[in-house]
Amino acid sequence: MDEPSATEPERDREDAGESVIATRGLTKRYRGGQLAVDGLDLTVPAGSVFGFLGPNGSGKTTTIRMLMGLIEPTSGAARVLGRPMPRSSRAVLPHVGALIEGPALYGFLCGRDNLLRYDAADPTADPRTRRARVATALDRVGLTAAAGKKAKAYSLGMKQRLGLAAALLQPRRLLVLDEPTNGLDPQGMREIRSLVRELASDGTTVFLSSHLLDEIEQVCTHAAVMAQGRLITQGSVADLAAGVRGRLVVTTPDTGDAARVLKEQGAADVVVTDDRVTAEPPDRDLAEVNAALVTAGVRVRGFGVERASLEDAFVALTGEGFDVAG
Ligand SMILES: Nc1ncnc2c1ncn2[C@@H]1O[C@H](COP(=O)(O)OP(=O)(O)OP(=O)(O)O)[C@@H](O)[C@H]1O
Repeated sequence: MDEPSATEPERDREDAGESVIATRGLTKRYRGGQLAVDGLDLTVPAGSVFGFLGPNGSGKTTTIRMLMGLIEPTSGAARVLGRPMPRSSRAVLPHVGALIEGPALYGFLCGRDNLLRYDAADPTADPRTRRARVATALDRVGLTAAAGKKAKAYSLGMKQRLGLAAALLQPRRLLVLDEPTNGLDPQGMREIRSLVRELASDGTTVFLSSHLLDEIEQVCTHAAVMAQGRLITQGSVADLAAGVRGRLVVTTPDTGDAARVLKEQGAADVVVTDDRVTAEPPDRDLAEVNAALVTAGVRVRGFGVERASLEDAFVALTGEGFDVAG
């Protein structure tokens, strides 16, 4: 039976800039007893590029599978595009493009034929406009020139782009990408990231998981950080990093003296690398710290506080390094 269409109030709530994804107490315990996701309250604003960050095994894929209605939560609730999942899967999923655990492709077919097949499997897709739709999607991901090549001859990056093209055959309000750059070389990563930015600039909300902090900083407007199935923090990337003090950085040829003076001035965690001395800034006027360096004869070439990174925020929140080992 068909799902009833979205009621107007629900649509209005989402269109008025409320969340595209919202979960409350979302929890998944697998049959073996593993608590993979534990009481997750996630809010993804409309129009954001939302990074879902966490080390391997922190529960990202399990969350995405619940959001897409692929598995049932043990408890709690998830709403996608303002509607409950998995109950409203049939109404919601046509508006969502997803790339989860690598695209399913036929290696013996060329890129174009893979997309034609994919489009033909969509009962809502008009067969008369199929070729044009496929050509547009190939163009969008930069695969027009390689469209006639067998998919098994594609690089991993090209396969990911073909998967994205499949997700883009229809206009989407939300794109969900699970580790879209996993296994790619730096060039492939750059291509996928710039594609994500481009898609987001059209107003599509993008939800992407990653275990790479710098990737999230480069492409995302918002982020949530997971560890061991629990949400540690979420918010705009700028706010997450702003909540943490940056490091004091002194550039000088006299690193030994500079390190000593900084310690005397109350700076903690003093680290020397090449011609840079970095430290946690002391609780005093930094002009005094600079003056003390100069008085001690340290030739200061640069002095300032570097903006905190998401990694600093993660370490400050968890007291641990961001361990990406699986
Ligand atoms: N089908 C399953 N049955 C039992 N346990 C599972 C199942 N799938 C995942 N898990 C466990 O749940 C936890 C979270 O896994 P999940 O795959 O969601 O994490 P992840 O953050 O996506 O990590 P990765 O990036 O490695 O996929 C892990 O401890 C994992 O071993």
